[in-house]
Amino acid sequence: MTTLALNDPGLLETRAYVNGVWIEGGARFAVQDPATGDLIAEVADLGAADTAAAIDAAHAAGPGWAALTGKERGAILRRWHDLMIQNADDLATILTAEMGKPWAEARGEILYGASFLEWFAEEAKRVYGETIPGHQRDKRIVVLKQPVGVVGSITPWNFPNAMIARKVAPALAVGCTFVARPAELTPLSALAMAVLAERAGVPAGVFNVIPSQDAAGVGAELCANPKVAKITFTGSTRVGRLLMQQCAPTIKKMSLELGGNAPFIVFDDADLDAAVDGAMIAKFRNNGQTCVCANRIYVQARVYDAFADKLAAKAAQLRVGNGFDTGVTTGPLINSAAVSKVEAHIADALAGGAEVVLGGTRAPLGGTFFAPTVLRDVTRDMLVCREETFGPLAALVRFESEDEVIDMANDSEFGLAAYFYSRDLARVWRMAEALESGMVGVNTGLISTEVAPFGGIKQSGLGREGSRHGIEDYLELKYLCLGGIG
Ligand SMILES: NC(=O)C1=CN([C@@H]2O[C@H](COP(=O)(O)OP(=O)(O)OC[C@H]3O[C@@H](n4cnc5c(N)ncnc54)[C@H](OP(=O)(O)O)[C@@H]3O)[C@@H](O)[C@H]2O)C=CC1
Ligand SMILES: O=C(O)[C@H](O)CS(=O)(=O)O
Repeated sequence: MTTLALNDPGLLETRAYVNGVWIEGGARFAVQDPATGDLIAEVADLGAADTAAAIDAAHAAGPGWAALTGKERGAILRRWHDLMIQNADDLATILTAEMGKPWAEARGEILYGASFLEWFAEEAKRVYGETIPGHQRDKRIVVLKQPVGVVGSITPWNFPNAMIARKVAPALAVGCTFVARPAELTPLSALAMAVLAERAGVPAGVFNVIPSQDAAGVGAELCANPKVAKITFTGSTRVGRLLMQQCAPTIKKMSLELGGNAPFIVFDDADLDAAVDGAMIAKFRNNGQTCVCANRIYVQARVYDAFADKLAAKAAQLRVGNGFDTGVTTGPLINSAAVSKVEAHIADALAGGAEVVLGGTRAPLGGTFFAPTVLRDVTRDMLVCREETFGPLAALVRFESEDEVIDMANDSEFGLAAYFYSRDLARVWRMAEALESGMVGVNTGLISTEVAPFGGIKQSGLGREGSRHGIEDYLELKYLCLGGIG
Protein backbone atom coordinates (compact mmCIF):
# COMPACT_ATOMS: atom_id res chain seq x y z
CA MET A 1 0.00 0.00 0.00
CA THR A 2 1.37 3.40 -1.01
CA THR A 3 0.76 6.13 1.58
CA LEU A 4 0.78 9.55 -0.05
CA ALA A 5 2.35 12.46 1.84
CA LEU A 6 -0.34 15.12 1.36
CA ASN A 7 -0.68 18.50 3.02
CA ASP A 8 -4.45 18.02 2.67
CA PRO A 9 -5.39 14.33 2.91
CA GLY A 10 -8.96 15.33 2.00
CA LEU A 11 -7.83 15.61 -1.61
CA LEU A 12 -7.34 11.85 -1.83
CA GLU A 13 -11.01 11.19 -2.47
CA THR A 14 -12.13 7.67 -3.41
CA ARG A 15 -15.90 8.22 -3.65
CA ALA A 16 -17.78 9.22 -6.78
CA TYR A 17 -19.19 12.75 -6.97
CA VAL A 18 -22.78 12.97 -8.25
CA ASN A 19 -25.18 15.87 -7.78
CA GLY A 20 -23.00 17.37 -5.08
CA VAL A 21 -23.00 14.12 -3.06
CA TRP A 22 -19.99 11.87 -2.40
CA ILE A 23 -21.08 8.30 -3.16
CA GLU A 24 -19.35 5.19 -1.78
CA GLY A 25 -20.95 2.93 -4.38
CA GLY A 26 -21.28 -0.82 -3.99
CA ALA A 27 -18.22 -2.27 -5.67
CA ARG A 28 -14.78 -0.72 -5.62
CA PHE A 29 -11.71 -1.07 -7.85
CA ALA A 30 -8.01 -0.80 -7.13
CA VAL A 31 -5.81 2.06 -8.28
CA GLN A 32 -2.14 1.10 -8.40
CA ASP A 33 1.17 2.94 -8.67
CA PRO A 34 2.61 1.99 -12.10
CA ALA A 35 6.16 2.42 -10.76
CA THR A 36 5.81 -0.11 -7.94
CA GLY A 37 2.53 -1.95 -8.49
CA ASP A 38 1.55 -0.94 -4.97
CA LEU A 39 -2.07 -0.24 -4.13
CA ILE A 40 -2.82 3.47 -3.71
CA ALA A 41 -6.57 3.32 -3.04
CA GLU A 42 -9.81 1.46 -3.64
CA VAL A 43 -12.24 3.67 -5.58
CA ALA A 44 -16.03 3.55 -5.97
CA ASP A 45 -16.89 1.58 -9.09
CA LEU A 46 -20.01 3.11 -10.68
CA GLY A 47 -21.88 1.86 -13.72
CA ALA A 48 -24.41 2.84 -16.35
CA ALA A 49 -27.31 3.32 -13.92
CA ASP A 50 -25.25 5.69 -11.77
CA THR A 51 -24.24 7.50 -14.96
CA ALA A 52 -27.89 7.98 -15.89
CA ALA A 53 -28.49 9.46 -12.44
CA ALA A 54 -25.57 11.84 -12.90
CA ILE A 55 -26.92 12.88 -16.30
CA ASP A 56 -30.32 13.58 -14.70
CA ALA A 57 -28.60 15.70 -12.04
CA ALA A 58 -26.60 17.61 -14.64
CA HIS A 59 -29.74 18.17 -16.72
CA ALA A 60 -31.64 19.47 -13.69
CA ALA A 61 -28.79 21.77 -12.67
CA GLY A 62 -28.42 23.23 -16.16
CA PRO A 63 -31.01 26.03 -16.16
CA GLY A 64 -29.85 27.48 -12.87
CA TRP A 65 -26.20 27.38 -13.87
CA ALA A 66 -26.89 28.89 -17.31
CA ALA A 67 -28.97 31.63 -15.69
CA LEU A 68 -25.92 33.02 -13.91
CA THR A 69 -24.05 35.73 -15.75
CA GLY A 70 -20.81 34.87 -17.50
CA LYS A 71 -19.07 36.99 -14.90
CA GLU A 72 -20.60 34.97 -12.05
CA ARG A 73 -19.63 31.65 -13.63
CA GLY A 74 -16.20 33.05 -14.42
CA ALA A 75 -15.67 34.02 -10.79
CA ILE A 76 -16.36 30.45 -9.66
CA LEU A 77 -13.98 29.06 -12.33
CA ARG A 78 -11.35 31.52 -11.18
CA ARG A 79 -11.75 30.33 -7.55
CA TRP A 80 -11.39 26.73 -8.81
CA HIS A 81 -8.19 27.78 -10.63
CA ASP A 82 -6.84 29.46 -7.50
CA LEU A 83 -7.53 26.34 -5.41
CA MET A 84 -5.78 24.16 -8.02
CA ILE A 85 -2.72 26.41 -7.78
CA GLN A 86 -2.79 26.50 -3.97
CA ASN A 87 -3.00 22.69 -3.87
CA ALA A 88 -0.69 22.00 -6.82
CA ASP A 89 1.82 20.05 -4.75
CA ASP A 90 -0.80 17.62 -3.45
CA LEU A 91 -2.46 17.30 -6.86
CA ALA A 92 0.95 16.52 -8.37
CA THR A 93 1.61 13.87 -5.73
CA ILE A 94 -1.72 12.18 -6.46
CA LEU A 95 -1.04 12.38 -10.21
CA THR A 96 2.47 10.94 -9.99
CA ALA A 97 1.22 8.13 -7.76
CA GLU A 98 -1.49 6.98 -10.17
CA MET A 99 0.13 7.77 -13.53
CA GLY A 100 3.88 7.62 -12.87
CA LYS A 101 5.18 10.82 -14.48
CA PRO A 102 7.96 12.56 -12.52
CA TRP A 103 6.63 14.84 -9.80
CA ALA A 104 7.92 18.06 -11.35
CA GLU A 105 6.27 17.13 -14.66
CA ALA A 106 3.06 16.25 -12.82
CA ARG A 107 3.09 19.64 -11.12
CA GLY A 108 3.59 21.19 -14.53
CA GLU A 109 0.47 19.39 -15.70
CA ILE A 110 -1.51 20.82 -12.77
CA LEU A 111 -0.46 24.34 -13.76
CA TYR A 112 -1.31 23.52 -17.40
CA GLY A 113 -4.76 22.23 -16.39
CA ALA A 114 -5.34 25.27 -14.16
CA SER A 115 -4.43 27.56 -17.07
CA PHE A 116 -7.59 26.42 -18.88
CA LEU A 117 -9.74 27.34 -15.87
CA GLU A 118 -8.08 30.76 -15.79
CA TRP A 119 -8.45 31.27 -19.56
CA PHE A 120 -12.12 30.31 -19.71
CA ALA A 121 -12.97 32.18 -16.48
CA GLU A 122 -12.18 35.23 -18.59
CA GLU A 123 -13.76 33.98 -21.82
CA ALA A 124 -17.03 33.38 -19.89
CA LYS A 125 -17.57 37.15 -20.01
CA ARG A 126 -17.02 37.40 -23.76
CA VAL A 127 -19.58 35.07 -25.37
CA TYR A 128 -20.77 37.62 -27.90
CA GLY A 129 -23.73 37.19 -30.26
CA GLU A 130 -24.28 39.46 -33.26
CA THR A 131 -26.82 41.52 -35.18
CA ILE A 132 -27.14 41.17 -38.97
CA PRO A 133 -28.61 43.89 -41.24
CA GLY A 134 -32.20 42.86 -42.09
CA HIS A 135 -32.98 41.31 -45.48
CA GLN A 136 -36.32 43.23 -45.55
CA ARG A 137 -37.18 46.71 -44.27
CA ASP A 138 -39.39 45.39 -41.45
CA LYS A 139 -36.94 42.68 -40.33
CA ARG A 140 -34.25 42.78 -37.67
CA ILE A 141 -31.85 39.86 -37.24
CA VAL A 142 -30.13 38.81 -34.04
CA VAL A 143 -27.87 35.78 -33.41
CA LEU A 144 -27.67 34.43 -29.88
CA LYS A 145 -25.10 31.96 -28.51
CA GLN A 146 -26.45 29.52 -25.92
CA PRO A 147 -24.89 26.59 -24.02
CA VAL A 148 -25.42 23.20 -25.66
CA GLY A 149 -26.51 21.67 -22.32
CA VAL A 150 -25.27 18.47 -20.65
CA VAL A 151 -21.75 17.42 -21.72
CA GLY A 152 -20.40 13.89 -21.34
CA SER A 153 -16.61 13.65 -21.04
CA ILE A 154 -14.29 10.65 -21.46
CA THR A 155 -10.55 11.19 -20.91
CA PRO A 156 -7.31 9.15 -20.97
CA TRP A 157 -4.76 8.26 -18.33
CA ASN A 158 -1.80 10.19 -19.73
CA PHE A 159 -2.90 13.68 -18.59
CA PRO A 160 -5.49 12.86 -15.92
CA ASN A 161 -5.86 16.47 -14.76
CA ALA A 162 -5.28 18.63 -17.82
CA MET A 163 -7.46 16.68 -20.23
CA ILE A 164 -10.48 17.12 -17.96
CA ALA A 165 -9.64 20.78 -17.26
CA ARG A 166 -9.32 21.48 -21.02
CA LYS A 167 -12.93 20.30 -21.43
CA VAL A 168 -14.75 21.27 -18.24
CA ALA A 169 -13.47 24.86 -18.26
CA PRO A 170 -15.10 26.01 -21.54
CA ALA A 171 -18.19 23.89 -20.84
CA LEU A 172 -18.91 25.45 -17.45
CA ALA A 173 -17.84 28.91 -18.65
CA VAL A 174 -20.75 29.09 -21.12
CA GLY A 175 -23.33 27.47 -18.81
CA CYS A 176 -23.13 23.79 -19.74
CA THR A 177 -23.11 21.07 -17.08
CA PHE A 178 -20.69 18.18 -17.08
CA VAL A 179 -20.44 14.41 -16.43
CA ALA A 180 -16.82 13.23 -16.44
CA ARG A 181 -15.68 9.62 -16.70
CA PRO A 182 -11.90 9.47 -16.12
CA ALA A 183 -9.75 6.52 -17.17
CA GLU A 184 -9.89 3.50 -14.87
CA LEU A 185 -6.14 3.77 -14.27
CA THR A 186 -6.23 7.40 -13.12
CA PRO A 187 -9.49 8.40 -11.37
CA LEU A 188 -7.91 10.03 -8.32
CA SER A 189 -6.82 13.21 -10.11
CA ALA A 190 -10.37 13.75 -11.38
CA LEU A 191 -11.84 13.18 -7.92
CA ALA A 192 -9.39 15.65 -6.39
CA MET A 193 -10.53 18.18 -9.00
CA ALA A 194 -14.11 17.58 -7.82
CA VAL A 195 -13.12 18.22 -4.20
CA LEU A 196 -11.75 21.61 -5.25
CA ALA A 197 -14.71 22.35 -7.54
CA GLU A 198 -17.04 21.85 -4.56
CA ARG A 199 -14.87 24.13 -2.43
CA ALA A 200 -14.85 26.74 -5.22
CA GLY A 201 -18.64 26.89 -5.20
CA VAL A 202 -19.51 24.89 -8.32
CA PRO A 203 -23.17 24.06 -7.58
CA ALA A 204 -24.43 20.52 -7.10
CA GLY A 205 -25.02 18.69 -10.37
CA VAL A 206 -22.90 21.04 -12.48
CA PHE A 207 -19.75 18.90 -12.33
CA ASN A 208 -20.05 15.13 -11.75
CA VAL A 209 -17.29 12.48 -11.72
CA ILE A 210 -18.03 8.80 -12.45
CA PRO A 211 -15.08 6.53 -11.61
CA SER A 212 -15.67 3.14 -13.19
CA GLN A 213 -14.10 -0.03 -14.52
CA ASP A 214 -16.94 -0.27 -17.02
CA ALA A 215 -15.67 2.12 -19.68
CA ALA A 216 -17.91 0.64 -22.36
CA GLY A 217 -21.06 0.66 -20.22
CA VAL A 218 -20.61 4.20 -18.92
CA GLY A 219 -19.62 5.40 -22.38
CA ALA A 220 -22.65 3.77 -23.96
CA GLU A 221 -24.96 5.53 -21.49
CA LEU A 222 -23.32 8.90 -22.11
CA CYS A 223 -23.63 8.42 -25.88
CA ALA A 224 -27.19 7.07 -25.91
CA ASN A 225 -28.86 9.23 -23.26
CA PRO A 226 -30.95 11.89 -25.04
CA LYS A 227 -30.33 14.34 -22.18
CA VAL A 228 -26.65 14.48 -23.13
CA ALA A 229 -26.18 17.15 -25.82
CA LYS A 230 -22.48 16.64 -26.47
CA ILE A 231 -19.67 14.16 -26.01
CA THR A 232 -16.08 15.37 -25.63
CA PHE A 233 -13.41 12.68 -25.86
CA THR A 234 -9.65 12.43 -25.73
CA GLY A 235 -8.08 9.10 -26.53
CA SER A 236 -7.43 6.68 -29.33
CA THR A 237 -8.93 6.95 -32.79
CA ARG A 238 -10.29 3.43 -32.34
CA VAL A 239 -12.46 4.46 -29.39
CA GLY A 240 -13.28 7.82 -30.93
CA ARG A 241 -14.72 6.02 -33.96
CA LEU A 242 -16.82 3.80 -31.69
CA LEU A 243 -18.16 6.78 -29.78
CA MET A 244 -19.12 8.50 -33.04
CA GLN A 245 -21.13 5.42 -33.98
CA GLN A 246 -22.81 5.38 -30.57
CA CYS A 247 -23.67 9.09 -30.79
CA ALA A 248 -25.22 8.85 -34.25
CA PRO A 249 -28.73 7.79 -33.11
CA THR A 250 -29.12 11.00 -31.08
CA ILE A 251 -27.03 13.24 -33.39
CA LYS A 252 -24.85 14.51 -30.55
CA LYS A 253 -22.28 17.26 -30.98
CA MET A 254 -18.79 15.82 -30.58
CA SER A 255 -15.30 17.05 -29.86
CA LEU A 256 -12.66 14.39 -30.52
CA GLU A 257 -8.96 14.64 -29.66
CA LEU A 258 -7.64 11.37 -31.03
CA GLY A 259 -4.47 9.57 -31.97
CA GLY A 260 -1.41 11.08 -33.56
CA ASN A 261 1.71 10.11 -35.46
CA ALA A 262 3.68 13.35 -35.54
CA PRO A 263 6.52 13.82 -38.01
CA PHE A 264 9.55 15.75 -36.71
CA ILE A 265 11.65 17.08 -39.62
CA VAL A 266 15.22 18.43 -39.45
CA PHE A 267 16.52 20.23 -42.54
CA ASP A 268 20.24 20.68 -43.14
CA ASP A 269 19.87 24.45 -42.73
CA ALA A 270 18.53 24.01 -39.16
CA ASP A 271 20.24 24.96 -35.92
CA LEU A 272 21.15 21.36 -35.12
CA ASP A 273 21.53 21.79 -31.36
CA ALA A 274 18.16 23.54 -31.19
CA ALA A 275 16.65 20.72 -33.23
CA VAL A 276 18.07 18.15 -30.81
CA ASP A 277 16.63 20.05 -27.84
CA GLY A 278 13.28 20.25 -29.62
CA ALA A 279 13.32 16.55 -30.41
CA MET A 280 14.06 15.72 -26.78
CA ILE A 281 10.89 17.54 -25.69
CA ALA A 282 8.70 16.43 -28.58
CA LYS A 283 9.76 12.80 -28.24
CA PHE A 284 10.43 12.14 -24.56
CA ARG A 285 7.93 14.43 -22.75
CA ASN A 286 5.70 12.27 -20.54
CA ASN A 287 7.93 9.33 -21.51
CA GLY A 288 6.65 9.58 -25.08
CA GLN A 289 3.06 9.10 -23.88
CA THR A 290 1.42 12.12 -25.45
CA CYS A 291 -0.67 12.29 -28.61
CA VAL A 292 1.53 15.08 -29.95
CA CYS A 293 4.83 13.26 -29.46
CA ALA A 294 7.27 13.11 -32.36
CA ASN A 295 6.65 9.58 -33.63
CA ARG A 296 8.78 9.76 -36.79
CA ILE A 297 11.99 11.82 -36.95
CA TYR A 298 13.12 12.75 -40.48
CA VAL A 299 16.66 14.15 -40.84
CA GLN A 300 18.14 15.49 -44.07
CA ALA A 301 21.07 13.40 -45.31
CA ARG A 302 23.89 15.92 -44.81
CA VAL A 303 23.23 16.26 -41.07
CA TYR A 304 21.80 12.79 -40.37
CA ASP A 305 24.84 11.26 -38.65
CA ALA A 306 25.56 14.36 -36.57
CA PHE A 307 21.94 14.62 -35.46
CA ALA A 308 21.78 10.91 -34.55
CA ASP A 309 24.91 11.19 -32.41
CA LYS A 310 23.78 14.40 -30.71
CA LEU A 311 20.29 13.09 -29.97
CA ALA A 312 21.64 9.83 -28.53
CA ALA A 313 24.03 11.77 -26.31
CA LYS A 314 21.18 13.92 -24.96
CA ALA A 315 18.82 10.97 -24.50
CA ALA A 316 21.52 9.11 -22.60
CA GLN A 317 21.30 11.85 -19.96
CA LEU A 318 17.66 11.00 -19.18
CA ARG A 319 17.27 9.35 -15.79
CA VAL A 320 14.71 6.56 -15.62
CA GLY A 321 13.11 5.85 -12.26
CA ASN A 322 10.30 6.36 -9.79
CA GLY A 323 8.63 9.71 -10.40
CA PHE A 324 8.96 10.58 -6.70
CA ASP A 325 12.77 10.21 -6.72
CA THR A 326 14.77 13.43 -7.03
CA GLY A 327 16.40 13.92 -10.41
CA VAL A 328 14.27 11.35 -12.24
CA THR A 329 13.28 12.66 -15.66
CA THR A 330 11.51 9.56 -17.01
CA GLY A 331 8.98 7.46 -15.14
CA PRO A 332 7.50 4.06 -15.97
CA LEU A 333 5.26 3.33 -18.92
CA ILE A 334 1.64 3.06 -17.86
CA ASN A 335 1.38 -0.73 -18.11
CA SER A 336 2.87 -3.88 -19.62
CA ALA A 337 0.85 -3.51 -22.82
CA ALA A 338 2.59 -0.21 -23.43
CA VAL A 339 5.98 -1.91 -22.98
CA SER A 340 5.02 -4.65 -25.42
CA LYS A 341 4.05 -2.08 -28.07
CA VAL A 342 7.43 -0.32 -27.81
CA GLU A 343 9.23 -3.67 -28.00
CA ALA A 344 7.19 -4.69 -31.04
CA HIS A 345 8.07 -1.49 -32.88
CA ILE A 346 11.77 -1.93 -32.07
CA ALA A 347 11.81 -5.60 -33.12
CA ASP A 348 10.05 -4.81 -36.40
CA ALA A 349 12.50 -1.99 -37.17
CA LEU A 350 15.58 -4.11 -36.39
CA ALA A 351 14.20 -6.92 -38.54
CA GLY A 352 13.95 -4.41 -41.37
CA GLY A 353 17.55 -3.26 -41.08
CA ALA A 354 17.38 -0.42 -38.55
CA GLU A 355 20.15 -0.16 -35.96
CA VAL A 356 20.13 0.73 -32.24
CA VAL A 357 22.06 3.90 -31.43
CA LEU A 358 20.86 4.00 -27.80
CA GLY A 359 18.77 1.79 -25.52
CA GLY A 360 16.45 -0.70 -27.23
CA THR A 361 15.55 -2.71 -24.14
CA ARG A 362 13.64 -2.54 -20.88
CA ALA A 363 15.44 -0.55 -18.18
CA PRO A 364 17.43 -2.40 -15.49
CA LEU A 365 14.75 -1.36 -12.97
CA GLY A 366 12.41 -3.90 -14.59
CA GLY A 367 8.65 -3.55 -14.32
CA THR A 368 7.34 -1.11 -16.93
CA PHE A 369 10.50 1.04 -16.97
CA PHE A 370 11.98 1.30 -20.47
CA ALA A 371 15.33 2.67 -21.65
CA PRO A 372 15.11 5.81 -23.81
CA THR A 373 15.81 4.48 -27.28
CA VAL A 374 17.19 5.92 -30.53
CA LEU A 375 17.08 3.88 -33.76
CA ARG A 376 18.75 4.89 -37.04
CA ASP A 377 18.25 3.72 -40.64
CA VAL A 378 14.50 3.44 -40.08
CA THR A 379 12.37 3.29 -43.23
CA ARG A 380 8.82 4.47 -43.94
CA ASP A 381 7.36 0.97 -44.23
CA MET A 382 8.27 0.01 -40.65
CA LEU A 383 5.61 -0.23 -37.92
CA VAL A 384 7.14 2.66 -35.99
CA CYS A 385 6.35 4.95 -38.94
CA ARG A 386 2.84 3.54 -39.46
CA GLU A 387 1.57 3.37 -35.87
CA GLU A 388 1.74 5.59 -32.80
CA THR A 389 4.34 4.12 -30.44
CA PHE A 390 3.31 6.00 -27.27
CA GLY A 391 6.70 5.36 -25.66
CA PRO A 392 10.37 6.55 -25.49
CA LEU A 393 11.37 5.44 -28.99
CA ALA A 394 13.03 7.94 -31.36
CA ALA A 395 13.04 6.51 -34.90
CA LEU A 396 15.36 8.34 -37.33
CA VAL A 397 14.58 8.29 -41.05
CA ARG A 398 17.01 9.81 -43.60
CA PHE A 399 15.69 12.01 -46.41
CA GLU A 400 17.23 13.88 -49.37
CA SER A 401 14.71 16.44 -50.64
CA GLU A 402 11.89 18.65 -49.38
CA ASP A 403 9.38 16.97 -51.73
CA GLU A 404 10.42 13.54 -50.45
CA VAL A 405 9.97 14.45 -46.79
CA ILE A 406 6.61 16.14 -47.38
CA ASP A 407 5.40 12.96 -49.08
CA MET A 408 6.59 10.81 -46.18
CA ALA A 409 5.30 13.16 -43.47
CA ASN A 410 1.82 13.35 -44.99
CA ASP A 411 1.64 9.60 -45.64
CA SER A 412 -0.52 8.94 -42.55
CA GLU A 413 -4.20 8.75 -41.63
CA PHE A 414 -3.34 11.01 -38.70
CA GLY A 415 -2.87 14.77 -38.72
CA LEU A 416 -2.60 16.07 -35.16
CA ALA A 417 0.85 17.65 -34.72
CA ALA A 418 3.96 18.08 -36.87
CA TYR A 419 7.31 19.76 -36.24
CA PHE A 420 10.18 20.99 -38.39
CA TYR A 421 13.42 22.89 -37.98
CA SER A 422 14.69 25.21 -40.70
CA ARG A 423 16.13 28.72 -40.87
CA ASP A 424 15.08 29.27 -44.47
CA LEU A 425 12.05 31.59 -44.35
CA ALA A 426 10.68 30.53 -47.73
CA ARG A 427 11.02 26.88 -46.73
CA VAL A 428 9.28 27.58 -43.40
CA TRP A 429 6.23 28.90 -45.25
CA ARG A 430 6.28 26.08 -47.84
CA MET A 431 6.45 23.42 -45.14
CA ALA A 432 3.91 25.05 -42.81
CA GLU A 433 1.39 25.14 -45.67
CA ALA A 434 2.22 21.66 -47.02
CA LEU A 435 2.06 19.61 -43.82
CA GLU A 436 -1.31 17.87 -43.28
CA SER A 437 -1.65 18.59 -39.56
CA GLY A 438 -3.83 20.58 -37.18
CA MET A 439 -0.82 22.00 -35.37
CA VAL A 440 2.75 22.69 -36.55
CA GLY A 441 5.76 23.48 -34.36
CA VAL A 442 8.32 25.54 -36.29
CA ASN A 443 11.76 25.49 -34.62
CA THR A 444 10.12 24.34 -31.39
CA GLY A 445 9.19 20.95 -29.96
CA LEU A 446 6.58 22.17 -27.46
CA ILE A 447 3.35 23.65 -28.80
CA SER A 448 0.74 22.94 -26.10
CA THR A 449 -0.77 26.01 -24.48
CA GLU A 450 -4.22 27.19 -23.38
CA VAL A 451 -4.04 30.23 -25.65
CA ALA A 452 -3.85 28.30 -28.94
CA PRO A 453 -6.37 26.01 -30.69
CA PHE A 454 -5.35 22.38 -29.97
CA GLY A 455 -6.68 19.72 -32.30
CA GLY A 456 -6.16 17.61 -35.37
CA ILE A 457 -7.36 16.84 -38.88
CA LYS A 458 -7.90 13.59 -40.76
CA GLN A 459 -8.39 10.75 -38.22
CA SER A 460 -6.85 12.74 -35.37
CA GLY A 461 -10.14 14.27 -34.43
CA LEU A 462 -12.80 16.95 -34.65
CA GLY A 463 -12.92 20.40 -33.11
CA ARG A 464 -10.41 22.46 -31.14
CA GLU A 465 -9.69 22.85 -27.42
CA GLY A 466 -8.26 25.92 -25.74
CA SER A 467 -7.97 29.44 -27.17
CA ARG A 468 -10.96 31.61 -28.08
CA HIS A 469 -11.89 28.89 -30.59
CA GLY A 470 -12.30 26.22 -27.93
CA ILE A 471 -15.40 27.79 -26.43
CA GLU A 472 -17.43 27.57 -29.67
CA ASP A 473 -17.71 23.78 -29.39
CA TYR A 474 -19.87 24.23 -26.28
CA LEU A 475 -22.27 26.77 -27.82
CA GLU A 476 -25.25 26.64 -30.16
CA LEU A 477 -26.21 29.53 -32.44
CA LYS A 478 -29.82 30.71 -32.35
CA TYR A 479 -31.04 32.99 -35.15
CA LEU A 480 -33.84 35.44 -34.27
CA CYS A 481 -35.77 37.02 -37.12
CA LEU A 482 -37.89 39.91 -35.80
CA GLY A 483 -40.61 40.98 -38.25
CA GLY A 484 -43.23 43.72 -38.34
CA ILE A 485 -40.76 46.43 -37.38
CA GLY A 486 -40.96 49.58 -39.37
N1 LIG B 1 -5.44 13.67 -29.26
C1 LIG B 1 -5.18 13.70 -27.96
O1 LIG B 1 -5.17 14.75 -27.31
C2 LIG B 1 -4.88 12.42 -27.24
C3 LIG B 1 -4.94 11.19 -27.85
N2 LIG B 1 -4.64 10.04 -27.15
C4 LIG B 1 -4.56 8.78 -27.85
O2 LIG B 1 -5.15 7.70 -27.04
C5 LIG B 1 -4.31 6.55 -27.08
C6 LIG B 1 -3.71 6.26 -25.76
O3 LIG B 1 -4.57 6.59 -24.76
P1 LIG B 1 -5.57 5.47 -24.22
O4 LIG B 1 -6.08 5.92 -22.93
O5 LIG B 1 -4.97 4.10 -24.28
O6 LIG B 1 -6.74 5.52 -25.27
P2 LIG B 1 -8.14 4.79 -25.19
O7 LIG B 1 -8.86 5.34 -26.35
O8 LIG B 1 -8.04 3.32 -25.02
O9 LIG B 1 -8.84 5.32 -23.82
C7 LIG B 1 -9.22 6.65 -23.72
C8 LIG B 1 -10.43 6.70 -22.77
O10 LIG B 1 -11.51 6.03 -23.38
C9 LIG B 1 -12.02 5.02 -22.50
N3 LIG B 1 -12.58 3.93 -23.26
C10 LIG B 1 -11.98 2.82 -23.72
N4 LIG B 1 -12.85 2.05 -24.40
C11 LIG B 1 -14.05 2.69 -24.35
C12 LIG B 1 -15.37 2.41 -24.84
N5 LIG B 1 -15.64 1.29 -25.52
N6 LIG B 1 -16.37 3.29 -24.57
C13 LIG B 1 -16.11 4.42 -23.87
N7 LIG B 1 -14.89 4.74 -23.38
C14 LIG B 1 -13.88 3.88 -23.62
C15 LIG B 1 -10.81 4.62 -21.69
O11 LIG B 1 -11.24 4.01 -20.52
P3 LIG B 1 -10.23 3.03 -19.73
O12 LIG B 1 -8.88 3.61 -19.85
O13 LIG B 1 -10.77 2.98 -18.35
O14 LIG B 1 -10.33 1.71 -20.45
C16 LIG B 1 -10.17 5.99 -21.45
O15 LIG B 1 -10.85 6.65 -20.41
C17 LIG B 1 -3.26 6.88 -28.08
O16 LIG B 1 -3.66 6.53 -29.37
C18 LIG B 1 -3.11 8.39 -28.00
O17 LIG B 1 -2.57 9.00 -29.11
C19 LIG B 1 -4.37 10.04 -25.83
C20 LIG B 1 -4.33 11.26 -25.17
C21 LIG B 1 -4.52 12.52 -25.84
O1 LIG C 1 -3.23 13.94 -24.12
C1 LIG C 1 -2.30 14.48 -24.64
O2 LIG C 1 -1.39 13.88 -25.22
C2 LIG C 1 -2.24 15.95 -24.53
O3 LIG C 1 -3.11 16.52 -25.46
C3 LIG C 1 -0.85 16.37 -24.73
S1 LIG C 1 -0.59 18.03 -24.41
O4 LIG C 1 -1.85 18.78 -24.45
O5 LIG C 1 0.04 18.12 -23.08
O6 LIG C 1 0.32 18.40 -25.50
